[in-house]
Amino acid sequence: MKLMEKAPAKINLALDVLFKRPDGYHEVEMVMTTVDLADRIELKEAGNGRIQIISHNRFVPDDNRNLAYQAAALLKERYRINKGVSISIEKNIPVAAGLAGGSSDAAATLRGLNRLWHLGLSLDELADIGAAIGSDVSFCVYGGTALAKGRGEKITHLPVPPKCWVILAKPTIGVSTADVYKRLKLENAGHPYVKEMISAIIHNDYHQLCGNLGNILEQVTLPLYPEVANIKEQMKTFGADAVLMSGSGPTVFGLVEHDSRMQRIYNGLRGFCHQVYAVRMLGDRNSLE
Ligand SMILES: C[C@@](CO)(OP(=O)(O)O)[C@H](O)COP(=O)(O)OP(=O)(O)OC[C@H]1O[C@@H](n2ccc(N)nc2=O)[C@H](O)[C@@H]1O
Ligand SMILES: Nc1ncnc2c1ncn2[C@@H]1O[C@H](COP(=O)(O)OP(=O)(O)O)[C@@H](O)[C@H]1O
Repeated sequence: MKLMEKAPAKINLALDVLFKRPDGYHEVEMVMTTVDLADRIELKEAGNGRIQIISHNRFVPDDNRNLAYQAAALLKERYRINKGVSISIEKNIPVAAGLAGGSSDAAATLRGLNRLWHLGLSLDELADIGAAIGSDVSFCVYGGTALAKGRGEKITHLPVPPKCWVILAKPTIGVSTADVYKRLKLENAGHPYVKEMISAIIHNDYHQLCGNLGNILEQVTLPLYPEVANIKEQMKTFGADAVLMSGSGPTVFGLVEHDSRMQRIYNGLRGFCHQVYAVRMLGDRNSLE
């Protein structure tokens, strides 16, 4: 028996950090949404009781460092499953990019194994389990659009954002999330307008959404990696309505409404940047099927 799960990337439309917590994590307020750039996870029953990861991407670990492996191990242990599983990851999301590729693979593995092993768990239960793997995994279990609080695991669902194109451009560097949080200085930091972003989504107001894109982690990553600021500038020059770095970076995304402008920005950026994608926000939670 085998089955497939889609594991879409996320972008952060707004990302604020409120304070550093005693446990070392940061208390955040983020508006996140899934986009239609996705890994494909194939789960196949294996008789030997082991978890095997198959990935043909040299940046993706094929042992217990893989977040999909950790998801399977957690379910096996918690629900005393002695069956094995082979997890094939078709990697389409750039790695260490601020797009939550690994977290989404883990979330897809949780959803898929829930079906394969007939565990009967709800998405809320899977999201709870996912929080033990990583801060972004709970959001990725649901997909769609949400406000994420706590260290990222407290999810409030939001409506579908206004329809537009999202152009993603990833410079050839990889960024460590832990390093970016460690370097963040909250004194004198400019904070994004998370409430206004939520209001823009609720009122389906594209211009309000563009006016309120904001990510406090840009204050760390942009000075460290000038190529990120450079791509932001290029996107603006080519005509994006609004531009932001996703998560801890280095991927930059630009928003536009019209196909012709999307095409112009996409073609323009391809000259500077190897990994460029024009995608749609998936927006609603049922788009994972
Ligand atoms: C910045 C964000 C924005 O969505 O995404 P990415 O850039 O990784 O995609 C997330 O907050 C990243 O979530 P995730 O990548 O799951 O983080 P985790 O594995 O839980 O943590 C990695 C490290 O980041 C730091 N960390 C993470 C989340 C948080 N709220 N506070 C933190 O300080 C901790 O040092 C932790 O050891
Ligand atoms: N399934 C996976 N896909 C990608 N990276 C993974 C995976 N599992 C573990 N990793 C590790 O997690 C790190 C961060 O990867 P990723 O989730 O792609 O980025 P980000 O946290 O920036 O969104 C990678 O450098 C890689 O070593």
